[in-house]
Amino acid sequence: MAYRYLMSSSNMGLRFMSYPQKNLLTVFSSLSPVTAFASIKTLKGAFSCSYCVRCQFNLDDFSSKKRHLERVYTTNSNGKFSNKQFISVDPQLYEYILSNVREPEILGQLREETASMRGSKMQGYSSLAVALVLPESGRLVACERDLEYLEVAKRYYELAGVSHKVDVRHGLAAYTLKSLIANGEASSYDFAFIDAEKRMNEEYFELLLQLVRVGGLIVIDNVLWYGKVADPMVDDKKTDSIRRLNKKILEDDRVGISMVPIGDGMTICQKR
Ligand SMILES: C[S@@+](CC[C@H](N)C(=O)[O-])C[C@H]1O[C@@H](n2cnc3c(N)ncnc32)[C@H](O)[C@@H]1O
Repeated sequence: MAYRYLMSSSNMGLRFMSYPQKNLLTVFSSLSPVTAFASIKTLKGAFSCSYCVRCQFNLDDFSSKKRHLERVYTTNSNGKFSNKQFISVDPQLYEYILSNVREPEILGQLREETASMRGSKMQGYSSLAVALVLPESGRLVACERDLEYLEVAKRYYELAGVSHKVDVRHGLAAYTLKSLIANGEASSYDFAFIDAEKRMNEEYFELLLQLVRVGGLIVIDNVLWYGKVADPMVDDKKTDSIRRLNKKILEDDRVGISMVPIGDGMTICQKR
């Protein structure tokens, strides 16, 4: 059985192909826990945590700190909320995680090299993780618009000996996905991962629904968007577009869904 992956953004996107050939379409990555914690280096102050940086609270301000701590360490003031807690990943916990996961050496190398790069939380990590576990007959389509990131990703595909499995597409992911459809590849992918321009997610989702076979998966990253989706004070365009897509998918009978509250939130959709 052959697997074919398609990735948008060298980072991580999977392209699926139908039987007997299977593809993964990667439309941007970040599946790995390591990616989710990659910005820790940039944290500041006693109340530092990835949550603070992401929700952009002013940590010098007392009420912001209080609000931050309430979010990070949770509360059970609300009966419905019970005793659920968020885990704040500090450097100590991050090191612990690293020493307790089976991270292939090449992925660790990539993570360390890219930690200091511009936008280091976008490491090209997930596409490599997928390519590494793809069978020889599998194919991954990786979509990426940024040449600098793409060059790093390509170098690592070579180093890892997986470049023959990866079909790299430089350009806007929506354009690539449309060209795949035009090329007669609808319903031929097994898995797709979306982690690129958030405001385009709805369009990616619709295009990927065409490309993925029945039973195939579409995974969407950042569906909780640092918690902003639930904050009525936040009404920027990105957050609104993520809220809209979450709602649309909730009501969409074409897919079975599971919203998984790990990292920044991920929704797994299975095409019916
Ligand atoms: C959040 S990062 C992905 C990180 C990746 N999952 C990883 O594990 O390293 C988003 C990536 O999508 C790329 N991107 C953003 N908008 C895009 C678009 N419209 N088309 C293609 N790639 C895009 C960015 O250049 C960036 O490399």
